[in-house]
Amino acid sequence: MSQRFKKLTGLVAATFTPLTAEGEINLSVIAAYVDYLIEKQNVKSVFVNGTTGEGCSLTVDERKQLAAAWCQHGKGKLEQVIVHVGCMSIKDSQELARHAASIGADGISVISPSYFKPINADALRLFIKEVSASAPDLPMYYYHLPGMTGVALEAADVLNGIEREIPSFQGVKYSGTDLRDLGQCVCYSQSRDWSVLYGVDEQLLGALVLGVHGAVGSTYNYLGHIVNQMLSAFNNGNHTQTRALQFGFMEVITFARTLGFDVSVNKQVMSEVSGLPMGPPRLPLLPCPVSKAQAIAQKIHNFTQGL
Ligand SMILES: CC(=O)N[C@H](C=O)[C@@H](O)[C@H](O)[C@H](O)CO
Ligand SMILES: CC(=O)C(=O)O
Repeated sequence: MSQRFKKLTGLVAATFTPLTAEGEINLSVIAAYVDYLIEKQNVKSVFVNGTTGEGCSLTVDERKQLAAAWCQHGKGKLEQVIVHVGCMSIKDSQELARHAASIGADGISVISPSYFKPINADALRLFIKEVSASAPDLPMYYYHLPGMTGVALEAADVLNGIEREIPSFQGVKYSGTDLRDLGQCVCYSQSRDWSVLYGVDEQLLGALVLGVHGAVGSTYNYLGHIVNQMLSAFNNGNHTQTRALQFGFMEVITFARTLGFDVSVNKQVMSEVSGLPMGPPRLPLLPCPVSKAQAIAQKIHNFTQGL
């Protein structure tokens, strides 16, 4: 049992990256963003520079500046700042891992490289190990997102025996839909006291039943307060209320998907709902028409007001 690290639980917002109209990172928004998550969403941990944050479209230097801003403004307010350090080049990932340690981040996470893909779980474990070695005192979470990376390895295979190679390994952010593989990850993590965090927001309930310890997702930026209610209902054994909240949430996402819900649309929805200026996405993502985001924001409003 590892007591060395603070366990990562509850809702974790996968943050958007605010950009100016000219497409430069806009650090001036981060302080208000921290307060918004805490005060309006009751969300106390963040996952920075991941998919939602367009991490792979940012330069290493931009990623460092964003991670530092989140740590600086989150200090004494946020429970945990997890920095995603996944890159195509292991050297860049190692540099970001070292940087995360130097700024006082609470943990790091890596996604599998996806251009040259690891041929098996051993290769991916080796990659994660070499990144972890650059920040051995930070908890490392494997970020499993086969839908984006095209790396079809089972997460449970990646986890198997990883503690023998990576002493700082602490769990997985599971953003796939395979509940059997997810269940195997939860089962394996139990005796090791790791955290399994689920990353497909619209089906979180299925993962909760399997025993995940929390969730990382984009929608917790603006629907965290509702999903926190769902977690409470779940923990109180109120299945009827838990399902009603999950169904309502699913309806919002289903509607958003009919309009083409991607990171670009999602980012504009965040601007509409929170009032914080997230700005445009970065190419190759295209800006989302405001009317589309407003329609989704209206749907969210109807859902939350109807509760
Ligand atoms: C691929 C992707 O970005 N997944 C996000 C995090 O893992 C989720 O939070 C989704 O945005 C969310 O579940 C909506 O589909
Ligand atoms: C959603 C998520 O977890 C990410 O953006 O990385």
